[in-house]
Amino acid sequence: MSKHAMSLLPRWCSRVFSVELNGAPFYFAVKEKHLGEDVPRVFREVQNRDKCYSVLVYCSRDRIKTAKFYGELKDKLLRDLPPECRLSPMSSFLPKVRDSLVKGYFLKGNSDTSSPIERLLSDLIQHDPVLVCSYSPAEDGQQWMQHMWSETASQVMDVAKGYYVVPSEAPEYHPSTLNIINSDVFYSFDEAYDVMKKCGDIIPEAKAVLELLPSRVEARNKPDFPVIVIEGLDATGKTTLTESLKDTLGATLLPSPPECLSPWRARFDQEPPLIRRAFYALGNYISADQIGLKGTKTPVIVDRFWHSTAAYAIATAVSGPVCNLPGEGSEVYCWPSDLFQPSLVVLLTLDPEERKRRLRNRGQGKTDEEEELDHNQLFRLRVEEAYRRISGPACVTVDASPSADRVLQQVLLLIRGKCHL
Ligand SMILES: Nc1ncnc2c1ncn2[C@@H]1O[C@H](COP(=O)(O)OP(=O)(O)OP(=O)(O)O)[C@@H](O)[C@H]1O
Ligand SMILES: Nc1ccn([C@@H]2O[C@H](COP(=O)(O)O)[C@@H](O)[C@H]2O)c(=O)n1
Repeated sequence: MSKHAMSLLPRWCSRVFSVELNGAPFYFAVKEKHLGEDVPRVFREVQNRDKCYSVLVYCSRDRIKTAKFYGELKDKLLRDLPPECRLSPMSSFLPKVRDSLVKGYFLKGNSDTSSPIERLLSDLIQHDPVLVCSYSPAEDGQQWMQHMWSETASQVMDVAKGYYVVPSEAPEYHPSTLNIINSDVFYSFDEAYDVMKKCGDIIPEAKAVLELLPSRVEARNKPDFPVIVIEGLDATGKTTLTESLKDTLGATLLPSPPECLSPWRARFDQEPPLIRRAFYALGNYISADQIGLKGTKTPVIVDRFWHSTAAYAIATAVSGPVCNLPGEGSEVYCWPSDLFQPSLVVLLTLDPEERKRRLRNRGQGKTDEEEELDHNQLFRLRVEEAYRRISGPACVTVDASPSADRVLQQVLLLIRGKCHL
């Protein structure tokens, strides 16, 4: 039996498995004995000739390697599996146990495609840190069973007699929330720095990023002038407003991520969330350093800051409706204790149709995430809700649908009220 499987098996029957079909998760568990439970929904619709498999990526101590491998595995499966084979995201976790999530894929093929699928999976299990299971009807022809594969076998080999699959309750929050802290969102400079440092061997650009980081984490000066952050989805009017605020207040305008990171941004945007989010998190500490410098001379306006880093990361890690997000007040929405806190954070909100109209009029190319915001209503709602739930400081929402000048006046009122400018 695989050494990875060995270490998971003692708690295998406490684990919940989640398969995401068309964006909706279906949960099941495994049991040694069957007590008349229903067949889980994922297997209820499986036809007689269909064959199902799961590949879970075992989390090694090297988080960077695991994160990179998970992304590469999807590319490999999509490239090498027969086109008829359906691939869905899958995960397994221990309910309410932080960092217990392991991610992978659920494969559905049929008897014609089973040989190439099984060849590929046999090869994977021998060379990569994966745990492979296949699923087949039990002897009674009604229940379904899960069989864990052996690492050494060139053919499918069951572990003991297999496990029955049974329905499991949906967890309170999306299982990805178990692993958000310090994997998708970093709550200290050191945690993000650690990821970037470990990337140095495999991503040469990581070394260049490390060289740009401030030597001291705390902003070098405490700004004498107010620092105002403007947040919002793309095309809500942040650039337009921040430029006007700069002129009206005689302020310094700082973009985020900071300009010095621009040469590396596209490179890190291709990386898996662990690395990509560490890059943006570190950008905020560079911005904080610049805020400390400029804020002794003028007010400072910042175009995006920590709210953007955390809200997009949380909304991407979790799928489905807003109720899947970690609950309001959860520690995932807390501000990092070592990051500078601005005087005011304004969140611009806009009706989705008007936002699309502005995007069309602007006519620039869109990033993958902007495409996602456009097409995926639920993703947009999750980002907006995550923005609202972040605290320390919380953001003040401003409706960005009036004219640019009216939005400016509204925000100036807020600034004068809060920052005595
Ligand atoms: N209040 C407004 N009324 C109408 N149009 C606006 C308003 N504010 C901005 N716009 C227009 O909407 C488009 C998007 O605005 P802008 O570039 O300022 O948004 P943004 O939030 O900075 O976008 P991104 O995050 O993608 O850079 C631009 O064409 C801009 O001229
Ligand atoms: N402080 C920041 C700023 C930005 N991001 C990420 O960048 C994307 C949006 O930026 P645009 O330049 O396209 O407006 C989005 O993925 C944010 O997550 C960030 O993480 N932190």
